[in-house]
Amino acid sequence: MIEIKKLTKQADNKLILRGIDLSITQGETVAILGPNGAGKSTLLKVLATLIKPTSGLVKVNGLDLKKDHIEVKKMFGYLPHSSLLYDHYTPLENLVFFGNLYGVKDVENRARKLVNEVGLSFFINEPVKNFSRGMIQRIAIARAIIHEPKIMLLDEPHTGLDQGAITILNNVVLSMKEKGCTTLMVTHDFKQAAAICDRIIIVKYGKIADDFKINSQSLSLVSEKYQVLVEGVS
Ligand SMILES: Nc1ncnc2c1ncn2[C@@H]1O[C@H](COP(=O)(O)OP(=O)(O)OP(=O)(O)O)[C@@H](O)[C@H]1O
Repeated sequence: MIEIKKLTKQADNKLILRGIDLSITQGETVAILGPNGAGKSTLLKVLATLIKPTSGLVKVNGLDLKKDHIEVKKMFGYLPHSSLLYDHYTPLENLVFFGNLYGVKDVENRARKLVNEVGLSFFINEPVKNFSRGMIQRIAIARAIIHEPKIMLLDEPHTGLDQGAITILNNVVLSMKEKGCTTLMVTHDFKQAAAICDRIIIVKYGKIADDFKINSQSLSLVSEKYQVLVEGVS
């Protein structure tokens, strides 16, 4: 599904990604862990076609990210740190707006369904500017999947969410997985990574330091590996 070979990214004379080799199969839910500044968000931004790689190859469903970036972009649903929502628009207006950009059919119904799925039906006609950080994050998640992407790129999606919203987000990821969606999720939240992901990648100094499969019982394994690799504890 996603093939990354010898990927590098340089900015301001700084080598942020130093040769990433990674292969991800369809339907995998992959957590990307690593210390601050390791290059995790940069990796997601390259995949989301927001920034260009310096060198290397990225193929998505057989398409070349460089040559076919318009087609590739449609396959991704990207949730960045900022919500990308329009403050003065309601959830419904925001989702309809973004859905139309992607040519989503029956967009209003799809938008209403998603607002319901993220538990904000009661606020569907309130401007987003009145929302709390967690409420905005819920709508931002709905925005990222309005066009039913094949791959979700989520940058610290659990940040600022209360327990109920975490459950909603995890259910969204798991139900997208059931439909065959692949997810790459940058996170500092080991607990949520262990709860919903089936593979962990640890990025350190712009390289992959570890890559292993997990299940829902693996929280202690994830913490141990991270401590040894990133914090030097053994
Ligand atoms: N456009 C840029 N120009 C120069 N340096 C950059 C640029 N973008 C990112 N960097 C630097 O590259 C490094 C990696 O940044 P990135 O945001 O990918 O890290 P991260 O692993 O996501 O960190 P965090 O966990 O803190 O979010 C950081 O040192 C950052 O300052």
